[in-house]
Amino acid sequence: MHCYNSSVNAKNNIYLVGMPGAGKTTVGRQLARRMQRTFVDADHEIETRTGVRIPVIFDIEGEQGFRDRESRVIAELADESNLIVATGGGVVLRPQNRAALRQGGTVIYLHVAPRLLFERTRLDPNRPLLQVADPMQKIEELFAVRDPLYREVADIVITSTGGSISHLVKQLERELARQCAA
Ligand SMILES: Nc1ncnc2c1ncn2[C@@H]1O[C@H](COP(=O)(O)OP(=O)(O)OP(=O)(O)O)[C@@H](O)[C@H]1O
Ligand SMILES: O=C(O)C1=C[C@@H](O)[C@@H](O)[C@H](O)C1
Ligand SMILES: [Mg+2]
Repeated sequence: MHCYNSSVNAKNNIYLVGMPGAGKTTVGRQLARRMQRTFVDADHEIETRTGVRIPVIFDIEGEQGFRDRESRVIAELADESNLIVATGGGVVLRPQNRAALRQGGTVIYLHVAPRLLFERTRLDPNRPLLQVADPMQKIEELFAVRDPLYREVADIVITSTGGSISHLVKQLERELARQCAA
């Protein structure tokens, strides 16, 4: 683990990982504002580079094509520093991505229970993996595979049970400060 504000170690990004709807984008953006860091949303970066929305990438190139694009972005961001990066929900599936996150800085897992994830994502059409007949079952399946991987890669695990976003952001700041004091 790298202390996120270490001046000795250049690789001091902060990564947010977690399931779709965990709050990575929302929390990451607020955290970056408070810490005066540059915020990067990996999904958004992929869309900007490709020029189309993620569901279109899935339609044309399949999940594999999307994952290749995602791995390239994650590898490049790991060479930068001082970023706060909201990752895509499936970033931990590839070992090479997990290694890039560990090497690039401090990883925070936003842990949210499947039922709450379902409530947050059910009206949003921009998550192609959840466009299925039974999205709740799909979320539970994805959670079962991914929760151990998020935990494997994380330096900090924060469980969000429905408190406010700003409360969560302050909790994260405290946890990050504790890591650096240790
Ligand atoms: N702590 C929270 N409390 C209430 N609502 C939240 C919280 N965190 C996120 N949300 C809401 O849940 C929705 C999903 O959040 P967000 O888009 O930040 O998730 P994400 O982890 O970036 O998902 P994805 O992996 O699909 O990009 C948004 O509408 C957001 O406002
Ligand atoms: O959970 C996932 O596998 C995904 C989540 C999104 O953030 C996007 O990265 C994409 O829709 C895939
Ligand atoms: Mg997001």
